[in-house]
Amino acid sequence: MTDAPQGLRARYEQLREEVAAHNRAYYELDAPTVPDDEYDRLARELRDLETAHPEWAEGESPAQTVGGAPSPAFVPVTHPTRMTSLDNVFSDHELREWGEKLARALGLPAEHDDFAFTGELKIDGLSVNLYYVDGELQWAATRGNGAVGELVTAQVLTIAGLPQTLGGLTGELEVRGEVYLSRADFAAFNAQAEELGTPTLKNPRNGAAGALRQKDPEVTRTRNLRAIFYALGKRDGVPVQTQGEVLAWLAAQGFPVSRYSETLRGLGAAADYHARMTAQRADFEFDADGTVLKLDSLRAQEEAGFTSRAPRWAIAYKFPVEEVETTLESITVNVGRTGKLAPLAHLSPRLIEGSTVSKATLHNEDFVRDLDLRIGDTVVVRKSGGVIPQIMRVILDKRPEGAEPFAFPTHCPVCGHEATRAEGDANTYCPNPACPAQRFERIRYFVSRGAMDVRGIGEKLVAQLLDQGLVKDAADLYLLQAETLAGLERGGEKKAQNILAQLEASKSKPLWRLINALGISHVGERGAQALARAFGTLDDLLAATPEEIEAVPGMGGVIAASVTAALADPAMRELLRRLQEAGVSPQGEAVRRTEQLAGLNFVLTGTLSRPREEIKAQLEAAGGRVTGSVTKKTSYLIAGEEAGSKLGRAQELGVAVLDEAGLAALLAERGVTAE
Ligand SMILES: NC(=O)c1ccc[n+]([C@@H]2O[C@H](COP(=O)([O-])OP(=O)(O)OC[C@H]3O[C@@H](n4cnc5c(N)ncnc54)[C@H](O)[C@@H]3O)[C@@H](O)[C@H]2O)c1
Ligand SMILES: [Zn+2]
Repeated sequence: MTDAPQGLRARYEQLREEVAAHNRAYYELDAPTVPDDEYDRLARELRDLETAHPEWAEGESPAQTVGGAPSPAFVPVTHPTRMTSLDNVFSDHELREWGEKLARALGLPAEHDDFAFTGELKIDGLSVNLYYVDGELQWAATRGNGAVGELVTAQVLTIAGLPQTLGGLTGELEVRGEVYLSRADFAAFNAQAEELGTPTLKNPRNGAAGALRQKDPEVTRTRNLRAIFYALGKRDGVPVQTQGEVLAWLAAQGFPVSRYSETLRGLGAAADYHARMTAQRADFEFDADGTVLKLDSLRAQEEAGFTSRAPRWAIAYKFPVEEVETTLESITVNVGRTGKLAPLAHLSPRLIEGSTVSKATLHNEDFVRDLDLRIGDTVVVRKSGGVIPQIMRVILDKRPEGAEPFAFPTHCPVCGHEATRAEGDANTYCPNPACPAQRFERIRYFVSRGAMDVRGIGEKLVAQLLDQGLVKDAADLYLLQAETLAGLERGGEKKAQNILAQLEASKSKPLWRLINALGISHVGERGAQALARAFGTLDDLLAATPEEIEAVPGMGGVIAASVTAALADPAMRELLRRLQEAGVSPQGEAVRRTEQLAGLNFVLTGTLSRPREEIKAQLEAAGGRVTGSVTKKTSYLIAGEEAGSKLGRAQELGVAVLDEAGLAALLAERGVTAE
């Protein structure tokens, strides 16, 4: 059966929206809502429709982009050559089809199968670009959206053993690789986090991204990041003709490279390599989500070229998603920050993709009912990158006799208050604002790293304080006395003083931290930062109209509505009043104005639309430095019409060049407003 063209068009529009939403959730919010393989299927369907109907694709399609928007929290850097993504295949059959396309792209008969490939592992981390001029490292940046990445030089330099100087090289060089967290370091981090009651990492890739994108490189250092390098961008004067030689050259320069790479002849050998790696995948020291097969000859690579998002000469062959059978031992129901009743499955532990799985979220009442889960059931569980393990189905043949359907609680399992479920809402809530479980989660979130970041107040202490009636919300924390804290079990004078000092320091943290700490649904670090930048002070945020909130970049309908509702809630207002009374007085963005461009060196050249002095004054008022000549230290050359020698010099040194629109975008991103 084929769809009527009309239906196909509707499907296309729907896919576009879905894929865009998944991209945002994955790249910008770090909170994917579907497993990767499902995302890959949707993205592929969208791309296929676009190939068949190029006339439908208006503007930038989410199927054609690379990654997400670079975070405004970092200095943007333009990559001298674009960083791309990879297209995927999932079977030997698809690999063959890709090989045929490749042959055609090179003007060869489709059945040509005499290519040499390199087989590599597709390490599940995040890619970085290291930029060298005359053999000296200039900067390191994340991929970002492929064109512009985030400057993370200091963070990358915490990776042990990266060469900063390469002898005997002149000109430009870009070295590319994957930054990752080893499985062992990932497990160690989570074990410690559980102990301290601090947030755990979802998977190693998430952990690597979080560590590399720490503002404070000393925090990055504690995470023990590693890297494996596999590509060059610009490569002035590097004597290489094949990908195999690239890898050998990188190794000779002292860059860590993978020990799993091989040179392969023909697609059969490539498929065999993939099969061998699949069998070994549990033994790798890092997570890998597939193999990457690359045409070996660099000349042939150039000839094959790129699509808008990926090379035609390389393909990622994904490992199959692992599914295992295990037993459902019990179901518990937890109560979250918002009062949501969250059912959790406890499973007989099984190893999936290198980590032990013993729990799976069950989302809500309907999810449990639709699966018809019963204690003792044998269930199929899968885990795929970035998503918490999921129960896919029950094996009914193996159901123990007399197993009863799970009765979803009608009352809050913690406070006993009657639970509510609104019409059309899949979730059940405990509506009792005094519910100890909610209080616990709210306070824990308030002091957590991405919020007010009060070290020393872990899960155990929060539980103790609540149990003993010493606090009931975050504002009460600020009223705690040293004697009270010292008198607690595992207390002590020194610990108490340390906690009080941390609390004191948190009073004047940046506004976005307080906004995030309030735990408003859908508002994470980034949303909080956007709100802080837009309104400057807490009072201005509280006075904002729903329209003003919706107009903040990145807010959108659902998030804005959630912010408006949360801030209008009398209990929230009361909490904020008490926080202010306790001396919490966040640093507004306006106060931080002079830091917005701190550390950035600008040079102005050419004919600009405003007097140079005026632009200079604006940059300096926001903490930037403006100098007269372009050096390696220059962050940006702002080039107007008829820019001359400075532009040439900047290009020579690989200094980022912005036109006036680029400058305006940078200033907007950093919240620098015109006087
Ligand atoms: N679940 C979701 O909602 C969701 C949403 C968006 C993206 N995703 C997932 O994110 C991924 C897409 O992201 P992507 O654009 O980073 O593509 P990708 O991860 O599939 O492939 C490109 C990346 O692979 C990496 N890589 C690792 N080893 C490599 C090697 N040896 N050679 C070359 N590159 C290597 C590089 O970082 C490169 O940027 C997919 O796995 C997709 O499923 C999931
Ligand atoms: Zn309750």
